[in-house]
Amino acid sequence: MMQQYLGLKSQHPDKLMFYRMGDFYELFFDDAVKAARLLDITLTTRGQTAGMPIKMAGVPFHAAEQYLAKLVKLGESVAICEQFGDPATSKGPVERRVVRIVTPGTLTDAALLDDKRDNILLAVNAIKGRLGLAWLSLASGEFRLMEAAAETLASELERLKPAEVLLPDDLALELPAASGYAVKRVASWQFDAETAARNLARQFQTQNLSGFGIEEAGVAVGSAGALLEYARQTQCGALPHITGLILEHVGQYLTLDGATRRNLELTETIRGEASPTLFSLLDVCATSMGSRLLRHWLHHPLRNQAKVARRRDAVGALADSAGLEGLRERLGAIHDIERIAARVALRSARPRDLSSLRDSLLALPQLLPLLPANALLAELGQQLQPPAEAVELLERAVMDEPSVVIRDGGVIRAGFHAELDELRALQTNHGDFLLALEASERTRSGIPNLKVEYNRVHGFYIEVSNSHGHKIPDDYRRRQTLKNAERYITPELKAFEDKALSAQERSLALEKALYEGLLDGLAPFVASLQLLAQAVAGLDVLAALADRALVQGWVAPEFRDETLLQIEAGRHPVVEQQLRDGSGEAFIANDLKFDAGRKLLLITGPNMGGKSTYMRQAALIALLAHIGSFVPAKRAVIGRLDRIFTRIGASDDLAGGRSTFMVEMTETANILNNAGDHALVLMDEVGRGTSTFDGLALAWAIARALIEKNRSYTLFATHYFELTRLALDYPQVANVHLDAVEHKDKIVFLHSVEEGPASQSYGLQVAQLAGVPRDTIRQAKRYLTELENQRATQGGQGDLFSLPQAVEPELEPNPLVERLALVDPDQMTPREAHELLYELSRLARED
Ligand SMILES: Nc1ncnc2c1ncn2[C@@H]1O[C@H](COP(=O)(O)OP(=O)(O)OP(=O)(O)O)[C@@H](O)[C@H]1O
Repeated sequence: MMQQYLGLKSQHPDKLMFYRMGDFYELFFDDAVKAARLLDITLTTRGQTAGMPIKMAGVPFHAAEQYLAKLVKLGESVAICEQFGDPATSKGPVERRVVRIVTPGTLTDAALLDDKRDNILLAVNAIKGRLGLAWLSLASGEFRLMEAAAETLASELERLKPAEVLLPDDLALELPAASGYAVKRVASWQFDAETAARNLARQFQTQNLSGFGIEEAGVAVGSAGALLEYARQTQCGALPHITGLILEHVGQYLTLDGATRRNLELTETIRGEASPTLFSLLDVCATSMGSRLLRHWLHHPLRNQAKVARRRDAVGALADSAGLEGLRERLGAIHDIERIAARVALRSARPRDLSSLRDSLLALPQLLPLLPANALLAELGQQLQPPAEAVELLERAVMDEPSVVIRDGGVIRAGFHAELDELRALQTNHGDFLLALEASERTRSGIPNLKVEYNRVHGFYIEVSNSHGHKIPDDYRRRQTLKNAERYITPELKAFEDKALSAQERSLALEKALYEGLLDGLAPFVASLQLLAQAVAGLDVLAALADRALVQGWVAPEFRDETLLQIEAGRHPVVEQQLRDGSGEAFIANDLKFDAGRKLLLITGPNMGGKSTYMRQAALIALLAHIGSFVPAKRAVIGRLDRIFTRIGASDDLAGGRSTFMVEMTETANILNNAGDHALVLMDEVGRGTSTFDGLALAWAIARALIEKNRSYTLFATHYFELTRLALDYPQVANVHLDAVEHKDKIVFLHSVEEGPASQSYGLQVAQLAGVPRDTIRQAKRYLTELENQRATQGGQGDLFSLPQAVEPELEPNPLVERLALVDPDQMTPREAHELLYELSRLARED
């Protein structure tokens, strides 16, 4: 057995091997040690090799999925080795084979996958500065490729969020650290473009790849070939649901770099949580297919205004239609057709997958009458026709509620196959036979309470209580002794038992064969099921966006092919929702206006005033418009836009070994090098990560570069008041500010954006609000006054470090003064005044 194990293991040295032995999957040697550590299971030993005990750890096969899920999450791959044939009858060890390999990027089991997220396997190669990317979602069959400049790798990884990345083993490529994907190296010849093209054409059953328009993308084709081969190996078989390849172009989507995706908190908060994000706000999709597509749309806003306008119009039509609620409810009855179709193709579909598929296909026609008149909806409606033959087959073949696994039977519907019906009848008609036998045996033996029964362990038997033991006929053979009774079998009953048991065995085998046949019968429909699933997902997302538009009070954006970005009364969708759920405070809506003559807005105002919120809402509104959604504003006119860049917030990249300031400057460099005049750029307090003068100097120069060279739509928030003078030098620069007012001892933020620079920064008040101790605030106030005096006398900015010693303020407040401040002499009795005098005198002595 160990020899067999070692032979199989040698073909999968880099994976953990789950080796089926009876009811367990066992792991041996180093695999056992590793699995025991990762899964927190017991490490034992079994037998010896070369005098050393063999380490072993195991998991029960019926619970294997949860352990597999844990391992793939940790980036491990597992080869699953099953036994074939019957251990009882085979000579030597029973035959075993690796039936599939589970890797983080090639999951297809419902139990291992996240419903609301595509699981992506990505292959990357780089030749002469060109990146060739190919990626596949094995659970849906979607296969895409793209070529890009080598520098974009980090942002592509952020966009695609792969679970696993394949690289040629000789490629020296720096992948960003700690990004949550497993990296696999495969032989570099597998990335050879010519071999890849041949293999891909064979997969798609085409002469060559010319129909896919990918001649130019040689590097990416190589990656696609390596990826397909790897996926095929993991499934140990064909991948019939992968029928084509789509080429993506860099220019197709609004470009968002990695930092921007993170900063805008599209699908994850900066802290890595799932909510509150734009996705968590929008995702009221009724199906998991819809949720996955929505996530995809958020990361792939389209540049093409005509295309997004089509989506927007469909959202509008749905929002105006009376049937929206009904439509969303009916969509909720549709299961994950996309993933079920893939499992049908991979022959791993379970009985409940097929009943869900049938129920979903039957529910589809009910959607059609609820679709309002609209070009895109009509197109989607056309695609919602379920393949009649597949529906008919599923209805005929699968029980209403089949059992979970085919092994247990109870899946194929009565009437589908005559022989199965007969075999089942043999098992279920026991009742009549047993009653008749019981009656005849009672008469024959004269035992009135004799019983004929069946149980799973002992089979059929005749039970006679001990008091009648002397009456049993000669042909009774003892089967089992109980306390007060004996159980017997007769030749007649034995013959019946053999027939019934073999009928059960035969019917289970037949049912399994019929199920395989059913999967064969459905295979030709996989491609049309995939198309249909895409249409359902599209419809679901549009309906969810329509719901959001209504519930949140959003408007349809207008598109113009001009240099223009105008938002009337815009809101930040996520902050608004949070205020609503939290304090109940209203969000203050604000306008934004950019055009060819007004391209950079300098935003000043107090901390906590709402600068970041205002900037982010501009980006989110632009992005929502480009996925086809309505937007949180009274009116939004969106001109030509090709990229969104953000430089927001301080974040250390400790894993990547970069300090806060280094991250800030790297992101800034990226913007200055790549932003053009149709980019939207958000710059939040650049320069604050270094010393005051360095920071100010940098901020000044960066702002000027953005005005003169990049000429992007720029929102530039700063605390360097000096920058507001840029508006005097450049007509395309405008100052706007957020304000606060001091009310009694408090500060109230107005959150409304006004033209002109801010008058005051309120930094100390905000610090006080945050709970900085009073004496520290008092000390800061004294410094501030001194600095302002210095500036007034010397001109320019004061020097914090050249303040004379004399201004060093007292560290502790004077207790005498503090006590006196609390006294109201008019309210005191002579006696209280007298007591106070004693108290003060005591305080003075203590001091
Ligand atoms: N328009 C608004 N209406 C209502 N509340 C708002 C608005 N804008 C911001 N806020 C509230 O003010 C808080 C602070 O906003 P924000 O982070 O944008 O301030 P900031 O000016 O960027 O501050 P800092 O300079 O300290 O980074 C937000 O969390 C939100 O609760």
